[in-house]
Amino acid sequence: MIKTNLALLQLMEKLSADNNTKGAITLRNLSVRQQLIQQDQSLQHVYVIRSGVIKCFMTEENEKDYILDFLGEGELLGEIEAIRRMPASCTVEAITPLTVYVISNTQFRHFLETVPAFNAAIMELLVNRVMRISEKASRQQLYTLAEILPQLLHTLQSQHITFTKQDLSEYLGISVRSLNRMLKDIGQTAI
Ligand SMILES: Nc1ncnc2c1ncn2[C@@H]1O[C@@H]2COP(=O)(O)O[C@H]2[C@H]1O
Repeated sequence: MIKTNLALLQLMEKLSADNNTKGAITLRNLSVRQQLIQQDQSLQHVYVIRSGVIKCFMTEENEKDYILDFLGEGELLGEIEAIRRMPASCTVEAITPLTVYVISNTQFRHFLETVPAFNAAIMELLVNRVMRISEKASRQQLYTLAEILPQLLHTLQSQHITFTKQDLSEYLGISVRSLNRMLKDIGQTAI
């Protein structure tokens, strides 16, 4: 359930240790529930998660939040502005203590143009992200929530991270009340 990208993580470790590139990369720490990016904000930096987990969510006009994904080590954040020059598509919030590598948009574009391994890692990450979004959409169309929920709970148990019922219901696009009812139906009241 939590997506990671160890290839990009290793590359960032290498770039931040290399004398030629380390000056262009800084680190930032965030605490639980602190927001790294706010939806519609204009961003000057791109981030790669060094450690910790975030949730990214969209707030719709009816003020409901929909969680797009949970992302961990090596995942890229904030690239939309750097690549498409558009404001942030969603909000990114830490759900565990978080450390991110910080790169300016200009430097991010420079790495894309001059470091082939960086370019390849970003391309692969973005392709994987499209596939993951498609898989989630297809799962939600083809299976009932009653079928999806036990699988999700099983995955959660192996993550060693506490997800709130609010997070889980926003990931599934249902109310906490509906989630509680479904948990009761499958004989599970806590997560
Ligand atoms: N569906 C998604 N899956 C994973 N990450 C996403 C998704 N949508 C947005 N993001 C990330 O959240 C970030 C919010 O700021 P940006 O739109 O600049 O860039 C976005 C991506 O890095």
